[in-house]
Amino acid sequence: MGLDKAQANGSQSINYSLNHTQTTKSSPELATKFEKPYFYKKSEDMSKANWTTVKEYEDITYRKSGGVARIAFNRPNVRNAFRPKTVAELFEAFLDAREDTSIGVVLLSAEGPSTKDGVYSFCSGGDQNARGFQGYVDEAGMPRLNILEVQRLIRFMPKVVIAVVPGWAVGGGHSLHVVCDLTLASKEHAIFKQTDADVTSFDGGYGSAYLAKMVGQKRAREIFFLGRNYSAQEAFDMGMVNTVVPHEELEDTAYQWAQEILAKSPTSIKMLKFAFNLTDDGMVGQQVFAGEATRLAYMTEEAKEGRNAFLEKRKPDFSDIKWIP
Ligand SMILES: CC(C)(COP(=O)(O)OP(=O)(O)OC[C@H]1O[C@@H](n2cnc3c(N)ncnc32)[C@H](O)[C@@H]1OP(=O)(O)O)[C@@H](O)C(=O)NCCC(=O)NCCSC(=O)c1cc(O)c2ccccc2c1O
Repeated sequence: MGLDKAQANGSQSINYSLNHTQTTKSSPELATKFEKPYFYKKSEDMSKANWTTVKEYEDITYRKSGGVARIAFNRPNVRNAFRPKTVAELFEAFLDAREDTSIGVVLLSAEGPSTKDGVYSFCSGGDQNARGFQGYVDEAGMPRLNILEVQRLIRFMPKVVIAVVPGWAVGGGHSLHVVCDLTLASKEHAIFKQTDADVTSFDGGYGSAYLAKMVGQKRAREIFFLGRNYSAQEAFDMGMVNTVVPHEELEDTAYQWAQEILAKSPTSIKMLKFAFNLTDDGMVGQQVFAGEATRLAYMTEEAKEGRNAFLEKRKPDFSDIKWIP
């Protein structure tokens, strides 16, 4: 959306172009072709969600409202265990949320309770019925462990992902809440538990090593080695939950947290997320952070001059650019 249109309909727009006062040395043609700034339409202020279904899925629900995407597990009768179909649907929805420039926050939540026994769950990890000899077997018979790709999508997307935990968060479901940026938990029903060591599984990445950064080595080892149940309050006390919320208020609270985040500078939020990730993600963390720094550098006058000089087959002239200390 261009500025004129954004102003005309009253919405706020942010111009990411830097250094407007400097003049560019580029030809008018190049300026027209390349120098249109990218406008990010900020979400409208909405204190209550007004969800619109994005797409109907079998194993998840996917909705959007006011700059927030809500992706929710929808297999409550098996404690929201994920099978390969669930993971494929999650991946598609997260990808859509990542690409949608009107979305700044994603809620990973769950439908429920179970119609069998009324129990609430966030996710109980990999569906043990779908587990074959080499992984979780999809409809084509291929064994897969693709939930790790969903974890990476959550980790590296330039948006805040909030785990909204209404009940059991177990095994690979526990790992998912760990990899999310924030976790909100139901006071009455959330239970955190790691069963990996009961079912010969081991999430050796974010689910364990990153958890240890959060709760400390001794606690993380206890969680995995003993596989006990922890209440929302205990998880909060350990540092792996941001807030404990009365069950009835959980979804509204998550939406309000999302709206608070959406009122912040998108660039700051994105750079902060990648900065928090950087030290734990090694060279990939550096790559992701540096990629965004490169985007910011592309918005400067000197970047325009470098590009234009190449396209105009001349030497770049950086003489006007200050060596700012
Ligand atoms: C989650 C529970 C602790 C809940 O206990 P509760 O007593 O409340 O409920 P039930 O046990 O009676 O369950 C009700 C109903 O749901 C079915 N169910 C629950 N969980 C699963 C599941 N994960 N898979 C399939 N089905 C499930 C259960 O069978 C009941 O069905 P009925 O027909 O009898 O009504 C408890 O349910 C529990 O412990 N669940 C299993 C948790 C678990 O071990 N998950 C797998 C961990 S490993 C994992 O998730 C994982 C996946 C990956 O893809 C990885 C990839 C790469 C690395 C690591 C990975 C990884 O660790």
